[in-house]
Amino acid sequence: MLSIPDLKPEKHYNAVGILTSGGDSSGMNPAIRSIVRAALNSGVKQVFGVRRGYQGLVSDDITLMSSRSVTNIVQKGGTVLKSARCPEFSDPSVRDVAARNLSSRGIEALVVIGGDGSLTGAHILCQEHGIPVIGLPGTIDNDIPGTDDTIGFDTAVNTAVEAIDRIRDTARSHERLFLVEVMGRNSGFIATQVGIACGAEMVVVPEYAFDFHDLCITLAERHSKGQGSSGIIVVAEGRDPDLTHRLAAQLKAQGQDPKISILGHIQRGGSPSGHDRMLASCLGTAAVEYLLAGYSDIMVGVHKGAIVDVPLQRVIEEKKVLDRKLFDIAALLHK
Ligand SMILES: Nc1ncnc2c1ncn2[C@@H]1O[C@H](COP(=O)(O)OP(=O)(O)O)[C@@H](O)[C@H]1O
Ligand SMILES: O=P(O)(O)OC[C@H]1O[C@](O)(COP(=O)(O)O)[C@@H](O)[C@@H]1O
Ligand SMILES: [Mg+2]
Repeated sequence: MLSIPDLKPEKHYNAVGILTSGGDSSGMNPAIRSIVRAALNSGVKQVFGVRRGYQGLVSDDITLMSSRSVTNIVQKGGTVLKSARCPEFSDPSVRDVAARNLSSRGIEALVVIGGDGSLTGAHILCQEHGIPVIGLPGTIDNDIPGTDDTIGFDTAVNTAVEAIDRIRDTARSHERLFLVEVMGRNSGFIATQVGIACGAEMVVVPEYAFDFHDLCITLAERHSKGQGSSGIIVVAEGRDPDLTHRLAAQLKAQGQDPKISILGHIQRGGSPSGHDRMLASCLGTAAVEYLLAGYSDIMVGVHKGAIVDVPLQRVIEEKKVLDRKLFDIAALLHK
């Protein structure tokens, strides 16, 4: 269970906006629902939904929301507000347009649900235009500094685990080796957690070097001992789009016959897990409470079971480290 801080309302807002931005993640909908309802039940007169992230802020695609407009979404994947990547938002003149659109509707503060890029945009908007912002970590990657968990990570991990369990069945029947690619462009949090949960023979992540030669020897030894009835190597996609295929080619050159399975966007969809619904609902409620307590330019995250506030500046400057010990467990447990 999460512990929620006791915050006293110090400020009044007439109108608040919400947007979801960057790669979507399961749990964004329960986050939207909780922000809308917590705000309306705490005296905020109007809550506006901005469609397609910063794109909607710039094109003025903004609609009024109500308690009823978020009914029956707590269990739905994706985001009812839609999401997008809006590279133009890095341009100050484009952000001026966004700030004008907010002001023309009387929107006094913004809650942004998204990944590291989205939170960077929120921080810059706040600094440049003095608009109070609160960020929520919404990404399957769990790569956001200052929070142990992100909305959507648990669902993505569960989806990948279920898929790999199925792959393991056929891998065992045919005594095959599989390379399974999971998402994570810059980070191996999904790969590590999935690797441990599936008993993968190996996990490849962008953060730590791995010894390919060592892998080939291990596989050959296992095979000669009759232990190699199946093998799963979990590969985080990383920045190199060909990594998994190159690994397969190298394994082939060593006499292995690996199959490739790229899980891709199935990890981004689906009904949010109970864990993600709870996380999103608590973080969304806390975001409103922090806003009304006078906070701004922060992300609301989780640390050691407690809801915490983290300056967006810190979120942007730091890099979240994948615990080496956790990564090593994956290798330890299949020996
Ligand atoms: N340096 C930046 N300045 C302003 N806006 C940014 C910046 N970086 C990202 N954004 C905005 O956030 C959006 C989402 O960022 P991205 O990194 O693609 O996804 P995520 O937020 O999921 O990490 C970008 O398309 C852009 O609109
Ligand atoms: O769907 P897209 O735009 O191809 O993006 C794929 C990327 O988005 C993610 O699913 C989520 O990343 P972000 O939360 O940073 O957007 C990454 O794991 C993946 O590399
Ligand atoms: Mg990101």
